[in-house]
Amino acid sequence: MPETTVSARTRPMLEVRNVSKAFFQHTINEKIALRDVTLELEPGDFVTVIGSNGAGKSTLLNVVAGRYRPELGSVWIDGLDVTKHPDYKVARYVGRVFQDPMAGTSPHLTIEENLAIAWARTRGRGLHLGVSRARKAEFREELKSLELGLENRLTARVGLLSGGQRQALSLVMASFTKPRILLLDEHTAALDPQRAALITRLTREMVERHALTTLMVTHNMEQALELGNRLIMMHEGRIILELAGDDKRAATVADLLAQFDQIKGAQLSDRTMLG
Ligand SMILES: Nc1ncnc2c1ncn2[C@@H]1O[C@H](COP(=O)(O)OP(=O)(O)OP(=O)(O)O)[C@@H](O)[C@H]1O
Repeated sequence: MPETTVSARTRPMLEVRNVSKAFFQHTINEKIALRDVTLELEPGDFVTVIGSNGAGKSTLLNVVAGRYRPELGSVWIDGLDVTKHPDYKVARYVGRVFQDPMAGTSPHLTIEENLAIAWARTRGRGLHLGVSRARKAEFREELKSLELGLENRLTARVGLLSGGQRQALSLVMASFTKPRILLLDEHTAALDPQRAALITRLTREMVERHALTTLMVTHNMEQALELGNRLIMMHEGRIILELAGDDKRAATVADLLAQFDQIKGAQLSDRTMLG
């Protein structure tokens, strides 16, 4: 390939190339979770992922995070082939927020200790709970942006926070270190509507503030349309629809349901599960 062609193209931040992943392979219980999935995220892309139950959405995130190794295909983060890296190594490049607000934080440690762990993780450093004055100021600044008053509670144990506050802290922990990829795994699904709206707003602000490349799984189609610049729909291990730019901006939930029906000739039960 000529030199100019290579340099003219920006390097994707995330490349999932022809990935297939099965569970209980070659047994009677074999489940194919991903079938030849290819997806590229340019730096700053924010892709929302929707799909029916068992479509492969969480598996896709787990493959990117290095938790599952695909049988076929490869995963590249910022030009680095991480397909065979264990998850603790991939964690250096990836921030992740889970559905369970209790999953991303340590309840017995303080807010600043939790933030210190997140900071050390992305730098491949050992665990140091000691926090320098400069770092403390950085933590305070980050927490201030949440407008939840957590910046005044740096030495409070995280177990004392509400579910919404803990999820907001998880979001800060996953974002402020500016990971190459931010993975959001139904991170508002376990919250009541008011707290879910707060975390949705904070997600948008945090992603913009740190210019993060983001992949977000959600069951909430309105949220999938509201956030991000691209949307993909999965079904039975495949990406069956992709929307971007004006098409995504103009789309409604009814459009998504109609497209799902049209593409898959789906049964009513599938259609219900998509919501
Ligand atoms: N650890 C696992 N062991 C066995 N099968 C699994 C495992 N994880 C996922 N699967 C199977 O792989 C398929 C895809 O699952 P996945 O959790 O990725 O779907 P999903 O789109 O995230 O679904 P949901 O919306 O219900 O969370 C399903 O058939 C599921 O049962």
